[in-house]
Amino acid sequence: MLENTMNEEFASFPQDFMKKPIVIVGLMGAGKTTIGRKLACRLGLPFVDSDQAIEAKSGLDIIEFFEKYGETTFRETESRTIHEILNGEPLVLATGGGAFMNPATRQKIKDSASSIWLRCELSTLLCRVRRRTHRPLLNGQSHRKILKQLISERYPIYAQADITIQSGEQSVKRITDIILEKLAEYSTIQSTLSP
Ligand SMILES: Nc1ncnc2c1ncn2[C@@H]1O[C@H](COP(=O)(O)OP(=O)(O)O)[C@@H](O)[C@H]1O
Ligand SMILES: O=C(O)C1=C[C@@H](OP(=O)(O)O)[C@@H](O)[C@H](O)C1
Ligand SMILES: [Mg+2]
Repeated sequence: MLENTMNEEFASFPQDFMKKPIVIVGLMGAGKTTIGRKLACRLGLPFVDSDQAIEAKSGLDIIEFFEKYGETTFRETESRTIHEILNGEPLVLATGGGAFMNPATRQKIKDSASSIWLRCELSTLLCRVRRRTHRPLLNGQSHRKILKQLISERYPIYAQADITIQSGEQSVKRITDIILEKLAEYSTIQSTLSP
């Protein structure tokens, strides 16, 4: 389940925020999987994507999983999988877009990890979800309509993450740099609050 990672500059001077998991939340197409993998690589930490973990465990891709078991079972499996992944070991976890909406999953993330919301405008999301991959919620309907609805339902909840990063047209490297700066800032504030 854990992907191999490569140590780059951060491994040589570990920071406080590397002592616990870093979890990325946000809507489909925000870049959670792409940025999460890059962030893990920069930090020399393992990377896990909850959708890929579910696929590996079930032997089904996400579309097949939804077709065979339905969304309710997917959500239960997603929550269980994330609880297993967040076992205290430092790593970077990219969640599926619906994971943080589950109250038990959200609580687990809040209690055991630093959470990052990759916030994206609708226009950017629309460009990024064009390819049919693992997103059955987008099947056969207007992507704009569905994403607009999900934005209104989910953004107030994603806002409960510890850190919000506005992710627009910047490169993956630039967004990763911004996350690293914000994480360092956040962990300094946390250590000042609870010495
Ligand atoms: N900063 C970025 N700039 C350009 N394309 C991006 C960026 N971040 C992600 N992408 C692309 O957007 C698509 C969706 O990214 P992905 O990481 O799968 O999002 P998520 O996991 O949030 O659904 C992918 O094709 C990815 O290559
Ligand atoms: O938003 C959602 O409910 C979902 C997002 C998908 O992951 P990404 O956010 O990585 O696209 C995947 O978990 C599944 O299709 C459901
Ligand atoms: Mg993803």
